[in-house]
Amino acid sequence: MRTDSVSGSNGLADGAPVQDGAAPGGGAVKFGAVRPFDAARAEAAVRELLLAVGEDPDREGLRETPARVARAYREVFDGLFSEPDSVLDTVFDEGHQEMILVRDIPVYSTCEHHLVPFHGVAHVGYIPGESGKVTGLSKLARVVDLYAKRPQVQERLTSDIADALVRKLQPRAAIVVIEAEHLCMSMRGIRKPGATTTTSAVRGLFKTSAVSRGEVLDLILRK
Ligand SMILES: Nc1nc2c(ncn2[C@@H]2O[C@H](COP(=O)(O)OP(=O)(O)OP(=O)(O)O)[C@@H](O)[C@H]2O)c(=O)[nH]1
Ligand SMILES: [Zn+2]
Repeated sequence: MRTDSVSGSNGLADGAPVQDGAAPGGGAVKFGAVRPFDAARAEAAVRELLLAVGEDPDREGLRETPARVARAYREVFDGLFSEPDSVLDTVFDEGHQEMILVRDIPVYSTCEHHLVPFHGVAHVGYIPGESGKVTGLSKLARVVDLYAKRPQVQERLTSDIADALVRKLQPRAAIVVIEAEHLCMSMRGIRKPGATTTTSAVRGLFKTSAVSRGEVLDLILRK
């Protein structure tokens, strides 16, 4: 894994801070879950699924499987039960006015259409707002992790992370790029292993200034 932290110059003089609470659709930010995790229900569902696919859930190898799968689902959907934005509460008044970029953050998430993984890397960058408020580098990876732990599409994951940066840091600019392989396209269906999907979400100056966007994309896509 390569996780570079890059500071660079930028044409930020004309960049207005991004507004707080700029989540698409507006409204208060909520956790993803609409009810608490129900382990017994998950176990029963997995047992039922095994029956449905023609397996014997009582055979030795499968006996513990419903409980294991329930625990695994609780883990991979943990982001439904936590407030991802709160990890960005750790901020430092550095007075830093230039770009901060963390590249190649490993991402594992779950496609909401087929409930199979998609995985790859995320690149997260921002230019602090006028206050120069920055967050810890690891917090950028943490916010990616928490938003990843939900059933979703890659586009929404990308936007959710960018909007969290905007809400919590009020940056002059923010960008999230995710490159991922979807197992629903590799192991089944169209069966194109190795095909990758790239999504981006740009906010503030990275949206309005082609020069700034070009500069950060150059850093992100540089191999
Ligand atoms: N835009 C987008 N599409 C996704 C994502 N994950 C999976 N998909 C797509 O969701 C679509 C679901 O299509 P459907 O026709 O409803 O389901 P399906 O019959 O299983 O489709 P196939 O995967 O083509 O076999 C497929 O084209 C998937 O490739 C994602 O993160 N973003
Ligand atoms: Zn899928």
